[in-house]
Amino acid sequence: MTPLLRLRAVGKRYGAGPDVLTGVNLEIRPGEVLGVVGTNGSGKSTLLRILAGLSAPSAGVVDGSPSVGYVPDRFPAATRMTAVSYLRHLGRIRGGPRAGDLSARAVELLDRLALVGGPGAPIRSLSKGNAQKVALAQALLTEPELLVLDEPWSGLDPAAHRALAELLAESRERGAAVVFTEHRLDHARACATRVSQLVAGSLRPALPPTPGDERAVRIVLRGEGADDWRDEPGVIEVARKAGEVELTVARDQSDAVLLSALRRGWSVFKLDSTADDSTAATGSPSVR
Ligand SMILES: Nc1ncnc2c1ncn2[C@@H]1O[C@H](COP(=O)(O)OP(=O)(O)OP(=O)(O)O)[C@@H](O)[C@H]1O
Repeated sequence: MTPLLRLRAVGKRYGAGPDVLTGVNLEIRPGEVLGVVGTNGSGKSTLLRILAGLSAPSAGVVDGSPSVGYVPDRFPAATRMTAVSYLRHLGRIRGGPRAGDLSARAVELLDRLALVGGPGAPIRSLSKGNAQKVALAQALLTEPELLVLDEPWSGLDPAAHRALAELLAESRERGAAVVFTEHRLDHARACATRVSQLVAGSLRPALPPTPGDERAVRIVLRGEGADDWRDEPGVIEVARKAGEVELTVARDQSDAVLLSALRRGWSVFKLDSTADDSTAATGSPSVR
C-alpha cells in the first residue's frame, strides 16, 4: 500500500539551537493510527508540524502531500465568531463540501462532541476542553486523508473521549490515517495501531514493557508526595500501600520518573528489575 506520507532522514533544529529531530524515518499508510509518545520537549509537536506541512525540516525529505486536518498543541482561535460560523469559515477557505453540507457536518461534529453552549457558542467564551472540541471539529470537518492531532485528548471529559474515539474509528474506516501525540503510553497503546517513541530526536518503536518484562523496572517510593502517577510518561502500573507507592516503569524512562518522584517530595526506597528479583538493588538507581 502506498504511504500517504514518507519522511526520510528528517532533522529539525530551530535557528542555531540543538537538533530537535535527527534522522527520523517514518511512513504513514492509509487506515493506520500512529501514537507518538515522548517526554516533554522531546520534539513531538515539532514532528507533527512537519507532518502537517506547517514546518519545513532542516534536513531530509518529506514525500507526499495528503490533505491534512491538524489540531495544534494550543488552539489559537480567539475570535468573536460562533463555533459553527468559525467552522464554516475554515471549511470555505479549505474548499471543502458545499456550504449546506459544511454547516450540517459542523453542527453534527459539535453535537457529537457535546460542545457546551451548542454550535452557536462564541469561541472566545469557551473553556479549554470546549475549545479543544472546536479544534477537533475543524480538523475533522472536511474529512482529510491524514489527521495530525497534538494531544487530542487534552482537556476532554470522558464523554468527549468516547466521541473522539468513535470519530477516529470512522476516519480510519474511510481510509484516513491518524497521527497523535500523547503522554500516557498505555492510553496511546489503547488508541493506536502502532506506537513510536521520540528519544534523543529519533523515532523508535515504543517499548511495550509489562511487569516481569526486562524492559520494565519496579520503583518503590516512600513518603507523602503528590501521586497522580498514571499521567507520568513511562509509568505502566501503580500499586499503593500505606506510606509507599510501587511503580512499574519503562526502563528507558526510569531516570525521568525518579527525578519527578524526588521533585514531588518522595524518596526512593527500592529499585529493581521486574524480570529477575534476584538482581534487586536497594537505594541505587543504577539498573541499566
Ligand atoms: N518555534 C520554536 N522555536 C525555537 N525552539 C522551539 C520552537 N518550537 C519548539 N522548540 C524547541 O524544540 C524542542 C522540542 O519542542 P516540542 O514542542 O516539539 O516538544 P514536545 O515533545 O511537543 O513537548 P511537550 O510534551 O512539552 O509538548 C524544545 O526544546 C522546544 O523548546
